[in-house]
Amino acid sequence: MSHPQAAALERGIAALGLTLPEAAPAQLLAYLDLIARWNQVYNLTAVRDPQQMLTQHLLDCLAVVQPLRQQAAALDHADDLRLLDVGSGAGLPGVVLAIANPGWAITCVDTVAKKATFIRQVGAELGLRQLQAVHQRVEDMSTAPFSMITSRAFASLVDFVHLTRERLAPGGCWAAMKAHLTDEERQAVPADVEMFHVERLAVPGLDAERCIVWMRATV
Ligand SMILES: C[S@@+](CC[C@H](N)C(=O)[O-])C[C@H]1O[C@@H](n2cnc3c(N)ncnc32)[C@H](O)[C@@H]1O
Repeated sequence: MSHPQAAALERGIAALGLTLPEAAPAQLLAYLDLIARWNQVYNLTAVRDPQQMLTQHLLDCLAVVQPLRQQAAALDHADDLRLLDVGSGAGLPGVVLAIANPGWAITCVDTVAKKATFIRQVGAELGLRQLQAVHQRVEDMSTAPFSMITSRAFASLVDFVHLTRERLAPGGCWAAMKAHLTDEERQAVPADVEMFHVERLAVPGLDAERCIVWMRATV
């Protein structure tokens, strides 16, 4: 029997014009099921309705896949990007990016142990070999730097940049997933950080503003 969200996922992927690996739709649906199952015990996300979870989480994260691929190509890392997803929670967008781009080495970091444990479990069950989950404060990490650092619903832009600056490789960039950007938030970004693009996104089935705020260090 097919998964109850399979058709809606397929429509969403088509609406985004996304090309995904053959295994991706089944992996995304299995991920959805794992979130729902673990949510009963661990409270990973406040969104509980499966249809809402599909739109507000999976499609919302799938909407950034193509823009991130384009930027990875511009960084000359189309197929081998090292990406850090900060404050991943249940793995959003890190797990979705790992499913969409199996060649990318993706590290998800979160201060909450059960969230890192959940992401490790997802990686093991879905065979996502390039996905890692770290239970730590991002500012305490001491790993090799990353070419791209993402976040979704994590912090203000100024805090995002401040807390992760040491982890960004020279020439790399930040991608903050946001609903919208306020003037106050824009103005608080440090002078040595260039906000080089605010990319508007349309999420299938979601009547809400979404964007990626792209930034890079100028020194
Ligand atoms: C609002 S949740 C967003 C989760 C996920 N990105 C999403 O979009 O559903 C923010 C997450 O950031 C984590 N967090 C907060 N401060 C952090 C820090 N300094 N380093 C790493 N993770 C942090 C929290 O534990 C929480 O899971």
